[in-house]
Amino acid sequence: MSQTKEQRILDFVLQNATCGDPQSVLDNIDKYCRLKEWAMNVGDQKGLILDNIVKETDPSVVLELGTYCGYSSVRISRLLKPGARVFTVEMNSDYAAIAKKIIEFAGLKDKVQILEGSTSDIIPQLKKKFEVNTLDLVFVDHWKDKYKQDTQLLEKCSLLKRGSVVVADNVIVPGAPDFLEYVRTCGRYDCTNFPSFLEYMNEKDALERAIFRG
Ligand SMILES: O=C(NCCO)c1cc(-c2ccc(F)cc2)cc(O)c1O
Ligand SMILES: [Mg+2]
Repeated sequence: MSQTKEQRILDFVLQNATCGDPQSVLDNIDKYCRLKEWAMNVGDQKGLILDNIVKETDPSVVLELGTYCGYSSVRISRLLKPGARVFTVEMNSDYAAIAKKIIEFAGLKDKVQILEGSTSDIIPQLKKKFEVNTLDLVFVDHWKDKYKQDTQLLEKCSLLKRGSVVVADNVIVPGAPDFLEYVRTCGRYDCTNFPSFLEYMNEKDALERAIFRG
């Protein structure tokens, strides 16, 4: 059966990265996707901005919406203190299977829990089924037309507390205009835009950080 791009990314990591070394996993995914096949990882440039936000936040409980191949799960979880956890939600089971292997190869399986399914179904289950109280950091990187509704769902489910940090990828390309308008005007977030570039390209993109006011 012909391979998918995501399987080729996994194979490149397994053959070239160092088992148990998250940075080498990130570096090899970036190398492959810059030189061979573009893929929708947050990438190294926006990734450095995300690193700084994670380091400043020092989160104990992280939710990621949109796992893809696990690049940002590895990126985030490699910076977490012992006992801190990442819950990452992926709708596409093929992507989830690749991500599981990449996260395990990086040595981070004990920090990351992949939840397969729709964010609309999973977010309301986080408190009771996954014993989450509130979220310290949310990385939003799934379908761009779900950013706003899922942010509002997080509020409705009382998963955000004062100081919870919501970071959204791709607010320029592909863009999430309704999300941006919402977090910047609803009065419940302190927003900061971090200009950067679309992964592996020269096109402008940005991250948006929206800190919940409570
Ligand atoms: O759809 C995306 N993510 C959710 C996947 O379930 C996504 C898309 C793109 C992108 C695609 C096509 C293009 F032409 C430009 C950008 C980039 C990203 O970083 C992304 O996260
Ligand atoms: Mg993205």
